[in-house]
Amino acid sequence: MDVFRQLKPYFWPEKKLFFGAIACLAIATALGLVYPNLLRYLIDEVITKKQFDLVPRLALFVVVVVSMKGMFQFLHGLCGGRLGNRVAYHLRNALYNKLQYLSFQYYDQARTGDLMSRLTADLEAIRQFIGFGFAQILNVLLMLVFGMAMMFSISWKLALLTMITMPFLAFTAVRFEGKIHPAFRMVRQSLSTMTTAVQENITGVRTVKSFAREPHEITKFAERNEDYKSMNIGSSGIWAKYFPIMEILANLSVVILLGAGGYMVIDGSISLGDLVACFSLIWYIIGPMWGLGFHINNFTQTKASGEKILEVLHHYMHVKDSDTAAALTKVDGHVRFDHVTFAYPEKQPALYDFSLDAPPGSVIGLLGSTGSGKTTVISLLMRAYNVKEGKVMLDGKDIRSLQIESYRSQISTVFQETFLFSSTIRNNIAYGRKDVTMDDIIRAAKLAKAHDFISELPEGYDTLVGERGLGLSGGQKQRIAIARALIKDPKILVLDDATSAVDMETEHEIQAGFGEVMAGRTTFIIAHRISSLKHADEIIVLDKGRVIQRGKHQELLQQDGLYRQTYDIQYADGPQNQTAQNQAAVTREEGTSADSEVSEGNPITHSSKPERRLAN
Ligand SMILES: Nc1ncnc2c1ncn2[C@@H]1O[C@H](COP(=O)(O)OP(=O)(O)OP(=O)(O)O)[C@@H](O)[C@H]1O
Repeated sequence: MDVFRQLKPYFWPEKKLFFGAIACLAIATALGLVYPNLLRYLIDEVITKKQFDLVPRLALFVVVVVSMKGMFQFLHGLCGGRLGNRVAYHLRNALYNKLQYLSFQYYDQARTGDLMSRLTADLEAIRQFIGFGFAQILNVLLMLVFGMAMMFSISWKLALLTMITMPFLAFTAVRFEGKIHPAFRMVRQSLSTMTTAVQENITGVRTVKSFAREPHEITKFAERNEDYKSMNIGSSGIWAKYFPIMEILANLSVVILLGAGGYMVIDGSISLGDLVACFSLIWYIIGPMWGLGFHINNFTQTKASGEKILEVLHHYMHVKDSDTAAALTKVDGHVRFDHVTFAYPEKQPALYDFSLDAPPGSVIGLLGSTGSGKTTVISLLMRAYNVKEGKVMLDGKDIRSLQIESYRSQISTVFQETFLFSSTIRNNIAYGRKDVTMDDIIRAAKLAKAHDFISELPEGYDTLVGERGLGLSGGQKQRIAIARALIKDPKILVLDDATSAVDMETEHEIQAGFGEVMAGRTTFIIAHRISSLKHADEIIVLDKGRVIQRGKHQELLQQDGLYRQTYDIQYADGPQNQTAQNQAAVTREEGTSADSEVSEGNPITHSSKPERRLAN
C-alpha cells in the first residue's frame, strides 16, 4: 500500500472522481441485486397468486431499475475514465519532466526500452487500476458480501450447500492466474525480443547487407518467431486446461443449488420464487470468484508498475542547482580547470590532475587516442558530472555555484554523433534559441557550409529529417548540427570531433567560418586531424587521462612525442613532414631519448574511428 500512498499526490487531487467512480459502481451493483428480488416477487406474489394486474407496474419498475443501473454504470465509466486519464496525465508529465533533469550519470546506465515501457505500459497499468481496477476490487467484495447475505437470508441451508464448491473455484481461479500470468509475461518478453530483432534489423540494414548476413538474420528471426509461437501455444494450453475446470466447478454449484433447492421447494421449506432468486444470485457470487485471481494479479501488477514509476520520480539527481546557485549575468568566457581528477562511477579515473587556463576568446585543442579522456574534459566543462577533486571555473566562479540552465545556455556543443530531431531542417537549426528569424537560420547555415546543400533539397529548409537524419549524409548532418550550435551565439563553443564526417576541404571552410563567428568566444576543439587543431592557442595531448604534452602547434612539432608522431602519419607525403622527420632523425642520432610516456600512446590517424564513420 506504500506505493499507493506515494502515488497519492497524483490521484488525491481527483478524489471526487475517485469516490464518485466507486460510489457509482456500488450503486449499480446494488441495483443489480434488485433483480433476484423482483423475480422472487414476480413468481411468489404475482404468478402464484395470479395477481396479473401487478405485471405492468412490475415491468415498469424493472425498466426503472435497469435504466438506473445503466446510468450508474455509465457514470462509473465516465468518472473512472476521467480519473484514470487525469492521473496518467499528471504522472506522465511528472515522469517526462523528471527525465529532462535526470543527470548524465543516470542515462549512462538507463536502457531506452525500459524507460519507454515505464512511460507507456506501466503508466497504462496505473491508469486502468486507479480508474477501474480499484473500484472493481471493492465491488467484488460488495457483490460477495451482499450476494451471500441475501442467499443466507433466503435459506442458510441452501446457501451453505451451494457454497461447497466455492473454495475449490476460488483456489482454481487463483492457481490459473498464477500460471497464466508468468506465461503471458513470457509471451510479452518473447514478443519484445522478436520486435527488437526486427527493429535492429531494419536500422542496421546496411551493416547486415554489407556483411551479407541475410541468412544469419533470417535464422535468428526464425528462432525468435518459433519461441514466440511456442510461448503462445503454451499459454493457450493453460487456458484450455483451466477453463473447463472452472466452468465445471461453477456449474456444479448451480446443479447443487437446483437439486437441493428443488427438494426444498417440494418439501415447502422455500418458495419457488426463493429458488429462482437464489439461482440468479449465484452468478453474483460465481462471477467475482472466477475473477479473483485476475483482481489479485491486477493489484500486484499495478503495485510493481507503481514502484517502477516512483523509482524514476524519486531518483537522485546527481547534478542539480544548489540552494544558493546564482544565475549568470555578464559572461566573459574565461574557463579554468584547476587540478581536476575525475572518475566515472566504479571506474579508474578517466582524468588525472588536469589543469587548463582558457582566457576569453582562446582556442583550446584536445588530442589523444581513443579513451584518453578528451570527451570527459568536455563533459566536465558542461557540468554533465560534478567534479569531486579540483574545480572547473568560469570567470573565476566554480561552476557548481552557478545555475545549471544559465550556465549551459552559454555553451554550444557539436557532438561526435550527430542527433537530429524528427522535424524540419529549419527547426533543427533553430533548436537552441527561442526567438529566431529565418535570416538567423540562413546565416548560421551559411557559416556551417550547410546552406548550399539545404537549398538544393526540394523542400529546402522545410525538409523533414528523420530521428537519425536519414536521407542525409554524415557530413550533411554534421553541418546542420554545427549550424545549430552557431545560431546560439555562445560564449563557449565545443566541437567534439565535430568535423570528422566532412571532407578536409569542407572542414577547412567551416573552420574559416568559425574564425569569423567565434571571435571573442572560447572554443574547445577535439579532433583527430592535426589540421583542425594547428591554429589553437594551446593544444593539450592526453594519454590515459594524463596530459602528456601541451603547447602550440609549432612547439609540439619540435618535441618528439605523440603529437609529432600523429603529424608524421597524417602528413606522410607533405614537405613539412620531411623537415619534421629530418629533425627527428637528428634528435635520435644525437641520442636524445624520446619521452617514454609518449611512446606508449598510439599515434592518432584519420581513421582511428572507422566505426563511427560507418555508423553515420
Ligand atoms: N559515461 C561513461 N561511463 C563510464 N566510463 C566512461 C564514460 N565515458 C567515458 N568513460 C571512460 O572514460 C575513459 C575516457 O573516455 P573519453 O570518452 O573521455 O575518451 P575520449 O578521449 O573522448 O575517447 P574517444 O576519442 O574514443 O571519444 C575511457 O576509459 C572510457 O571508457
